[in-house]
Amino acid sequence: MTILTISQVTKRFAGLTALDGVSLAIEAGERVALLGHNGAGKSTLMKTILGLLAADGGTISVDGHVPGSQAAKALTAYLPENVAFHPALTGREQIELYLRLKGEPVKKAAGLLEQVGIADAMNRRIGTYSKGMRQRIGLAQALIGHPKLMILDEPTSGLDPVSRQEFYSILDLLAHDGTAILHSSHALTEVEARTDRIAILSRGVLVANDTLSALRHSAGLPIHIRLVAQSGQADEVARQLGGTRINGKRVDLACAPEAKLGRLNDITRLGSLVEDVDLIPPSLEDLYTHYSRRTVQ
Ligand SMILES: Nc1ncnc2c1ncn2[C@@H]1O[C@H](COP(=O)(O)OP(=O)(O)OP(=O)(O)O)[C@@H](O)[C@H]1O
Repeated sequence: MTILTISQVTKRFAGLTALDGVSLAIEAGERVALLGHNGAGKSTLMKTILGLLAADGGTISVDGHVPGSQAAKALTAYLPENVAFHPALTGREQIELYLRLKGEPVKKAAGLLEQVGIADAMNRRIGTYSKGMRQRIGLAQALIGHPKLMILDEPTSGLDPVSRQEFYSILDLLAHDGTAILHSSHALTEVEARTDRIAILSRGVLVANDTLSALRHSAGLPIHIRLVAQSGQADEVARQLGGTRINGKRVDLACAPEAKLGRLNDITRLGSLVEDVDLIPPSLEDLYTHYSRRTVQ
């Protein structure tokens, strides 16, 4: 079931086209990462989905509702990049406040704080929290009312690696329960493993929107092959395969995706001259660079 449908959305700011005919749909339970350089239009797209900005063209539907409508707001949760809370309130008081605002029972606060791993500190003032702890309060706030759509603007920036993993685990559970998730990020490596689909904005244009493997396939970027040669044989291996000797043992090759099996065959024919082989597909960073360059502007 499609939760979010964005069709041909355009947004202009005084002569600057921040979004240029962007179309994107997200299904229930799908985790989509929104990538793009600074100023690519990620926050603008998110604010338009939330109804905080009005689009100049195109349409957006949040489970059949117009962005900013009461119905759309009730279905949508948002975690902005910089969450500001009242420093004098405890974590528990802050979440109780949000629960009251959303018309939910305040007794849910402890469970939510437990869910985001901050139960131990819930009776401490937010002013004493670290950035990661504040971010968890932000996530607890976003979890109120089982949203069908969750929008997160760079949710893991400033979090340590363990907190990031925990953060993504909570998102995984949400997605498992059917929430559609759109989150922006500059942290390509972590996004690679924790999302179902990658959308790349470049100067307001959506230049890619697919699974990582489909993006790899259509980009056709070279695969790197890293060989470990038998002692003293690196030059011979490099000569026979036309690769580059990196040091006394290592030889590197690159090949087009469709030539991969043929190259593996060539390597196997060298028998014991080769001790080990690793295939390295293009990383999300390589793909990001490739697709970001394909801007039409
Ligand atoms: N209220 C505004 N008035 C004028 N220009 C704006 C406004 N909001 C955003 N812009 C411009 O629109 C473009 C897109 O900005 P946006 O904040 O959406 O980028 P972003 O992809 O979220 O960037 P970042 O990664 O730095 O957060 C930028 O050129 C920005 O300067």
